[in-house]
Amino acid sequence: MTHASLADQAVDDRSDSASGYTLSPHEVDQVALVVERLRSRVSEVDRPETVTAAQLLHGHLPEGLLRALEHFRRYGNPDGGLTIRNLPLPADLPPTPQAVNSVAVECTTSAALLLLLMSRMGDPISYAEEKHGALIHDICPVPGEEDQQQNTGAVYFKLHTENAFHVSRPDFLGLLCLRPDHDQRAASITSSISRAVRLLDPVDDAVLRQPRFRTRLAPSFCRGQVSRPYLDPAPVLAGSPAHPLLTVDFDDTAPCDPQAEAALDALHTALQAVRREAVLLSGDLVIIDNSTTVHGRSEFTPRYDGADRWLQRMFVVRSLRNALDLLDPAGSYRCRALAVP
Ligand SMILES: O=C(O)CCC(=O)C(=O)O
Ligand SMILES: [Fe+2]
Repeated sequence: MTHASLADQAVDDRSDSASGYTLSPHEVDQVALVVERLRSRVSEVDRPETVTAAQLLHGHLPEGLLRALEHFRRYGNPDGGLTIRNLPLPADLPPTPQAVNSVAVECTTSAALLLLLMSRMGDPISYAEEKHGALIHDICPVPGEEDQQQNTGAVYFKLHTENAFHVSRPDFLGLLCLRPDHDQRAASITSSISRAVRLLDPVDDAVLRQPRFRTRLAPSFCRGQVSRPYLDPAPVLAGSPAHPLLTVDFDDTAPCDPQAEAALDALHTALQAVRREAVLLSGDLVIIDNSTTVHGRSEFTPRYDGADRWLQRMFVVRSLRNALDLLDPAGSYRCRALAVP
């Protein structure tokens, strides 16, 4: 390739900042073939060999899809999310699970899709406290947990950075919809600091960049414990003015003083003003840029009849190198339980 065509390619890539990609019928067939190749090589999800097999095979995904994933991985986009539509799922899915810690054990079609597409975005990572350290989590309503600010709940789920309290929080999370809720009312909400930052005044922006906010551990990391510890104060905004980064949880981040409280309120107002909502349908995967974008979910009404809303979720980091000290056992993808203060 000449220098000129390399430059053209780069310009073309940069202009492709769309936040959605819908697979054509031909691409659906191509994806289904790669899924079958992966499933013929592996059986269980939670094995290092499975992660490696997915990493060796994702290059066979359709070129247009790879370009969309690659562009989003490198540059992000103003929405902070990329939605892939039309992913091929089997018609005969089992009933929606109802258990708190339900996870994908076998490498089903949906698990294979997440492994293939998400491992293109980075290195898979999991956390010992979250669903027993499994790589792929079932996100479904759990009887009795309706009012919880957790993925098992059904009330409005407040905007949050995933695992905001964790030093090796995911860089991207993928939410694949297997089944929408009965009323197709449960909207996935995303809001990116790239859009919200313009609505902040400079004083609030400066305060948000100072260590005046404490975040506590998520409930899923403290199941069975009486209280949830807060970490040391930290900023919620970082990065350059043109490319800001955000780490906040509007249920679990507390301001340390009145000025910090006002700035956090202003941030919340700005994020609500630019929020995007979409009801995911079966075969939709939304990939969220967890370093710029918070997410949440609108309320919905579960029926616990086996046909409730069902998503599967997977986390990746840009590079596992930064998490090597935390992994247990060394060489895998699972972070040890945090030493709770
Ligand atoms: O239910 C949803 O759409 C999102 C839940 C959530 O925040 C998560 O699974 O991380
Ligand atoms: Fe979340």
